[in-house]
Amino acid sequence: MTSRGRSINIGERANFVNEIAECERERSVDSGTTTNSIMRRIILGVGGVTNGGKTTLTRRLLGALPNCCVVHQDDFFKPPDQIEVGEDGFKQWDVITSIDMEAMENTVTAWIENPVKFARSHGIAPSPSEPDEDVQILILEGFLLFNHKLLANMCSERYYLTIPYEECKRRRSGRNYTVPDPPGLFDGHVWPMYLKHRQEMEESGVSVASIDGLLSKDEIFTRVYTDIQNRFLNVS
Ligand SMILES: Nc1ncnc2c1ncn2[C@@H]1O[C@H](COP(=O)(O)OP(=O)(O)O)[C@@H](O)[C@H]1O
Ligand SMILES: NC(=O)c1ccc[n+]([C@@H]2O[C@H](COP(=O)(O)O)[C@@H](O)[C@H]2O)c1
Repeated sequence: MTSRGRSINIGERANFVNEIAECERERSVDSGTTTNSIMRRIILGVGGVTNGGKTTLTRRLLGALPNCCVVHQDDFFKPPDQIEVGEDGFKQWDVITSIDMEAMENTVTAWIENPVKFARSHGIAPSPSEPDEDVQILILEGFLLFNHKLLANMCSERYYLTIPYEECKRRRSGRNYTVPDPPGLFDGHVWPMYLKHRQEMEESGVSVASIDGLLSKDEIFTRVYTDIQNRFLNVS
């Protein structure tokens, strides 16, 4: 999954999408082509609490949006022997240092530089020709997405799923991760870290579109899909 792109200045990446879009717009104006020939790149973030429904929503969007790829933050967890053990005795999975964020950034950079090649190398066929054929969409999905300034800034919209403690604990107890949760992990580590990161995100000033994860899967999908359609796809 991880691919290391040609190196570009990390501090410039957040503006990179807009700059490319701008260059392509200018180029198409120069050559007198219509806006339909512009390849627009749109990055959308799906973040929020563990078991809030991020993967479920992302899968639905992936099947519905044109030319859509996804990068899952979970795919970049470091191996268990590199995860720090806290004073509480738990492996500290729910902190951003447990994830290889550099590798994730490089994967996103590879998509930005060439979405079509990225899609092809991940086995995704281009959508059939439609008015939106030159739109390329990347969904970033993860529980600590909006605590990472660079990735958060890259997103044109940040959807943030939340569910209350009881529902989260219930859903989590039925989940099988590659490393099973030891007894007490949810109350001792997972939930306190969620609250901490959520507070940090709010204090950082990053704006998110909050979504009630207790709504039905269909309702959540319809709301987000309609928002994306209206704001990013139905534009001339
Ligand atoms: N809107 C929803 N209502 C009820 N259950 C849901 C909803 N969305 C997801 N789930 C369930 O919650 C669990 C975790 O969902 P998932 O999408 O994997 O969450 P995340 O990726 O945020 O950890 C799964 O069993 C899934 O079927
Ligand atoms: N995918 C893995 O390798 C792995 C290992 C241990 C814990 N986890 C858990 O994954 C959670 C984040 O993923 P979700 O948002 O999909 O639940 C974290 O709360 C973390 O405790 C994942």
